[in-house]
Amino acid sequence: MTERDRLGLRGLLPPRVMSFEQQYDRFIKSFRSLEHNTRGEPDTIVALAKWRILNRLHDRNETLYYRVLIDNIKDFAPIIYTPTVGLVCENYSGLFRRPRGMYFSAKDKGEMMSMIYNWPAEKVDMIVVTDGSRILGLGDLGVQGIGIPIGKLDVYVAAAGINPQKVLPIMLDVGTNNAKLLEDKLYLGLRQPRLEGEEYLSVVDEFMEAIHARWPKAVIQFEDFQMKWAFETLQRYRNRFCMFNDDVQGTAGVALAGLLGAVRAQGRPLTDFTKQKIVVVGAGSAGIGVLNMAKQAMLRMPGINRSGEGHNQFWVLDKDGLITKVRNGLDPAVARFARGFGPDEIRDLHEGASLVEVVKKVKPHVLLGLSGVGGIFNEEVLKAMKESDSPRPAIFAMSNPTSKAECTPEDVFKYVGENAIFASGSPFSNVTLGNGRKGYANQANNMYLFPGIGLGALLSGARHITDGMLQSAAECLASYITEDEIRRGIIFPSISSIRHITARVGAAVVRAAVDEDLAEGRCDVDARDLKSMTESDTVDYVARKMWYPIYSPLVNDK
Ligand SMILES: NC(=O)c1ccc[n+]([C@@H]2O[C@H](COP(=O)([O-])OP(=O)(O)OC[C@H]3O[C@@H](n4cnc5c(N)ncnc54)[C@H](O)[C@@H]3O)[C@@H](O)[C@H]2O)c1
Ligand SMILES: O=C(O)C[C@H](O)C(=O)O
Ligand SMILES: [Mg+2]
Repeated sequence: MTERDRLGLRGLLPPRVMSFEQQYDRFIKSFRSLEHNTRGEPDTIVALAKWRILNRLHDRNETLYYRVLIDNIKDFAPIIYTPTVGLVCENYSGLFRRPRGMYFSAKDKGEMMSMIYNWPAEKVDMIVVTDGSRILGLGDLGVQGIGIPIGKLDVYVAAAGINPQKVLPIMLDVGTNNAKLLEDKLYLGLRQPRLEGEEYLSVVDEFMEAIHARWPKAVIQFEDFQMKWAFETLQRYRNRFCMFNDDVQGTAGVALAGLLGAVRAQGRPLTDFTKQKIVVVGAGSAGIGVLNMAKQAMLRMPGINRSGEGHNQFWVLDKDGLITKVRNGLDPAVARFARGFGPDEIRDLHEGASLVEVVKKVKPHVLLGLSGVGGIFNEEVLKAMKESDSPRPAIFAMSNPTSKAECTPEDVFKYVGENAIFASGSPFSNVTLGNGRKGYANQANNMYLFPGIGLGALLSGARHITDGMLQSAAECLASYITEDEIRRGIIFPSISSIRHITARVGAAVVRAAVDEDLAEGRCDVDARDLKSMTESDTVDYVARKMWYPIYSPLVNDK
């Protein structure tokens, strides 16, 4: 009542004061009744109805929204994140009721340095920005891609405990090449083709300078940029700003953790990673990011010469099949992984060989999809994986959303065998196998790393994010799983532990920054304090820094 009086609210609210717990229960009850009432309706209708009820809560009560999200992350992540976020982006212009985040368009050129001050919050710690050019596996969605930064930042709040008042989702609208959107009367973005070349880069440059001018310490995550701009912007900015590209770098760390898990599942020592035969389907920003990080990890292992000369354990396919050295016009980033025809190569594979041919001849230990093509690991491909040289063949169907997953866990356990290891980018349910055993549907999604990378970078006060920091994050995730879990086919932890995982990953990133002499510290914890912390002190420190949603008194009771 004191609060109501001081805030001039007496009479403007019904007399009964509901506690946080009562409000929480009321929301969960209405969510469950929505689930009940929509039973039998088409999946997309149900998914959007669930997204709407959560989004409305987000709009009216941030504290309650994030508590509900944290406590029920396994149930709600698929709504605010993949797969439903994909559907929301596809329908964004129709679903739009109020804006969230900031929109910088090509029309704002020359204005960004001043418009950045239109953002009402004084302080911003985490920014996720997209240009909407490659939203999940759904292609160019223009301004509608803003749903992705919003969803990623929701995960930051839930998993990394970033204060929601200090996050900023950003859309860089440089036009769209999606003809359907350009004709859509409701489309909310610029109705022009995408800027290209220098024109494009000058918009992103101006945007980065504006962010840096107002919040020099903020961490900027690039998300869902098409491949050419993902790589170009990463090279351009990574030494100048505290930024990373989640699709290239976050995904790579998660995939590496999964690949190491697959080695352990075979009962082999980690050093045997260098002998794994890995087929990667998709040579885009994510696929090439994974290949680079996996190659680096192999080169650090004993027995491999530093240059990696003569050591190529990867077979990479894109939309034109197996990539070999005879392919013309290859991007240099991809060319590194093209197969040659030397004595160490499998000779009877040819340029453009099909996936099934490659799998049959290579008999890989791992088949990893980042192609954005749903169902491409079909029955024939999976049956060929049964002949893998691994006693526990691993299939990673990492494309998002669910409709773009390369295969389902049901098909994997049916066609490859019950010993297979399965992981997907979007969540699937576990599969019941014979004798009451379970086939685990692991989720291999960069959400296991990006919150810790961002939080760790922020708390370290490093001015940029190095390969060493990213590598520590990946190693931390890889070591999170126990031998017993691995034996049962569990290679990624449950998302219910995401806050715990993030505290550890964040601490690993801080420690790596300290080791590289890059940690400058932050607020009341300076470089020397960070240096003096042990590993477990660092985990405690990171965990203590996490924001947790509770109502704080607006007026102090006398
Ligand atoms: N699980 C995760 O954490 C995670 C992270 C990042 C990206 N992804 C997913 O990965 C997918 C790809 O993302 P990206 O950024 O690399 O996209 P991209 O557009 O840069 O690359 C896609 C690649 O797939 C290839 N491809 C297309 N059709 C193919 C076919 N029929 N056979 C073989 N290859 C084919 C393309 O040639 C290209 O090399 C998306 O669906 C995205 O959602 C998942
Ligand atoms: O957004 C996700 O779920 C993962 C990844 O960043 C993607 O682009 O698919
Ligand atoms: Mg992404």
